[in-house]
Amino acid sequence: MAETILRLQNISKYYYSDTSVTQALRKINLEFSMGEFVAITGESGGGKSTLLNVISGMLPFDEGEMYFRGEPTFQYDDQDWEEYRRNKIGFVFQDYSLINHYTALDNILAALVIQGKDPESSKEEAMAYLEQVGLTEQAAQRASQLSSGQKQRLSIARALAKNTDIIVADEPTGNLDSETGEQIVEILERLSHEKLVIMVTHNYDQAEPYVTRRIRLHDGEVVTDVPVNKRDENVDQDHQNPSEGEIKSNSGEKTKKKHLENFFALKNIKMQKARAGLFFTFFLITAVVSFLFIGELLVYRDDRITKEYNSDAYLQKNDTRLVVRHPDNSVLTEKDQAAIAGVKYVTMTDLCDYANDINYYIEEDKDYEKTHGSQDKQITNVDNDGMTEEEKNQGIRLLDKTHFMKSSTAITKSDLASGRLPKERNEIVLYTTDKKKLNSQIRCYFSSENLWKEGESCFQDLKIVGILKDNTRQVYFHPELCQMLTYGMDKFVVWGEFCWDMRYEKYYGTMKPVYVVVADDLKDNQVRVSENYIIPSTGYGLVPSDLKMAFSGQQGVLHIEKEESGNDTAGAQADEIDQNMKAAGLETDSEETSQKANRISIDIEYAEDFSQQGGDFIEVSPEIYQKLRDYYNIGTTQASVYIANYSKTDKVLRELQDMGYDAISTYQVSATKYVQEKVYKRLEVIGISTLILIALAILQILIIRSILKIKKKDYSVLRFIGMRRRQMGRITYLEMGIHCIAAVIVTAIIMVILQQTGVSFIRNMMFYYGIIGFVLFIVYNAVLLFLTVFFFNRTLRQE
Ligand SMILES: Nc1ncnc2c1ncn2[C@@H]1O[C@H](COP(=O)(O)OP(=O)(O)OP(=O)(O)O)[C@@H](O)[C@H]1O
Repeated sequence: MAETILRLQNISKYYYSDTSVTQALRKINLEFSMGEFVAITGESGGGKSTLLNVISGMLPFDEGEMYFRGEPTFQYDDQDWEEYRRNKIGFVFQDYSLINHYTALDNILAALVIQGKDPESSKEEAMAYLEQVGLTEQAAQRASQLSSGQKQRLSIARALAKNTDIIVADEPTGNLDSETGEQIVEILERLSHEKLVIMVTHNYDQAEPYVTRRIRLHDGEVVTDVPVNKRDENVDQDHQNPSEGEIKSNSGEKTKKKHLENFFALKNIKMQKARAGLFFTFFLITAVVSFLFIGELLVYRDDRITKEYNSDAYLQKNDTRLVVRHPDNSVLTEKDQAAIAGVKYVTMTDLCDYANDINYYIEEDKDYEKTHGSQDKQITNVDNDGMTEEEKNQGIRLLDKTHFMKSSTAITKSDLASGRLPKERNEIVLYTTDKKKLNSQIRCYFSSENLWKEGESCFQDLKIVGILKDNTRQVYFHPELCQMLTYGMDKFVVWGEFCWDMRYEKYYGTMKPVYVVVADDLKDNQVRVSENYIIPSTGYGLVPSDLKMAFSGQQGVLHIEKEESGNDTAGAQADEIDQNMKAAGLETDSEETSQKANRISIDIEYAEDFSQQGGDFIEVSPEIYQKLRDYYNIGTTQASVYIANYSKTDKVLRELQDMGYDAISTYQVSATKYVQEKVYKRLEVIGISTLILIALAILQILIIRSILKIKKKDYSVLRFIGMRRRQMGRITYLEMGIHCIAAVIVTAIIMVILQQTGVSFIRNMMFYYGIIGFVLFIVYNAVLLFLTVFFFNRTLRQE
């Protein structure tokens, strides 16, 4: 006598609805043994499916007890029932419940992997099950491409693969023609020799020749329970319950779990490319949009955007320019330049700092326009002898104010396409496609609102000695020229006592800096002043209206004052500049420590003609200029250092300070005042970016969760063949995780490529990213992934 494997004792099952209670099973008493092939029949609504579901652990019963191998099941919790369904029951359904996008072989492998087997080494076993149902040739075919009969055979092979003692089949022939249906019943019959097979059928006639027992239900009660075809039973006892020990020993092994998750996650991606593409696309959209808006937040985290730039101290509004010098203001050497250039993010070092606030205008009609007769202050009562009408009335109108001087210390020979770097004060290099321009002369105009009087300009005739490789409008000047134009700032203040005060019968200085420029045509002690030099009121009055005329041809004394002289002798403009310098943190001299003027005097002689330079400039002979240079032993003490991006300012400043330099950001010291409108704009951008990131999160959770719902059917199939909910959850995490990681990596690569290929706003944003930015980006996407899958898994659990 075969062992009783299942015993149902007084089992009742009720279905409750809001309005009624249906008793689907009424005190069922049944026993099942190995080696039986049981047909459950009865009219529709009799309770057949309910009974099958109770037996297979899919439905809880309300009364009575079910014994499995003599053990009562009343103490089973959810996990035990899950275990029971997974390890004890093989299912065959009318609708086959296959994973349609898997191949026949993969459907079987799925069942084996769920049992904890390694997919690679189980292929042979899977093929053996397919062989048992005659599907060897269809192994590589997708389940969706099989015929109905083949599908049902596959579903039986899968039930077999579960290696359970009991196989339940709910109308397995319901969708098949009679011939195919009979083949299926035949297969089940074959299997029942070593298992218990319970089959619900509406077509008892078809099953009759094969089954060993018939149970008929009516209105939830067993009305017939009769043996049909007597069998010489010799159940393979060795085979009994092989799965239990095997599966128990398998459970909990981490490597097997990994097999399982990898198998299903990768299979899903591989077998459903369109769906995988859809998931990836959504994750990619989220990754890209989140990258950009996290970047926007990072850029706007810096509140400099809300500040107004004050160009008093530094005219050039360049947020990447730092000013660097030694704390003792000693001369910067080439060694210093190399050390500074070696700091990370430093892109350019120009040893002539002040010149970087001087605009240069080099091309007529592009940068400046020569105007004639349009000067505001026409000086009529001057001696015009020797001057053409044009010279008298010539003026310069500046068109473009975006170019600032840089010295040739900022480049090397490798930056040149042809020619050489400037060696003399009056030599320059620039970019041009016109090769003929090499060695030609050009006139270059200079102006600087923060150094000289507004609207003031001077010019120099320069020789092009080199042509740059890069197509840029930047011109590089010899450092000597840069220094010459900024000596008033950097080293000395000059004023000529050429303002005659009749009361004291004495020449007075202008009480403001006068800038020296060299005029190569002047000789010995000659100087030349502008005819439109504006004489400031000395406070003594009685300035003769034709005073300017008085300079011509007269002897004078040029007073030179060393920088340390303090503020008391400098004019209003110099005072202002001093204050700006102080604000910039660069001024070491304070009023308390200021020393007495330290002057030299050089006898001068006024040249016959008038200078075309602006009024703040005095042209001197090369000899006078040399005397000044010798006296002041001029060298560069302050460098302009350019960095790759403003976001790296603090980093570079710290590094330079660690190296022993004084360093400030010209932008930080100039942009100090908050502008309300800009503050609002910043808040707006931060608010909008944050809202977009939140909306994106909600959208992604909703969209991906609803696409994931397509998977529900697959998941219910997997559940029938024994997969745990937790495993399904982990598979979803893994599958979506792969998409998410791929999307994050692809986005990062795209952004790096865009940065390299020069999309400027991406390049700018990438500087703000750094490690923190990328961590934020990854965390945002990871949290979204987690939430999406978490909510999806929760809906699965609730069903
Ligand atoms: N989920 C449910 N909620 C409420 N009542 C149900 C539910 N499922 C089944 N019933 C009721 O329980 C009784 C038994 O149903 P069951 O599906 O087990 O019958 P069946 O014999 O399998 O019928 P069929 O041959 O038509 O599939 C029927 O009266 C049915 O209406």
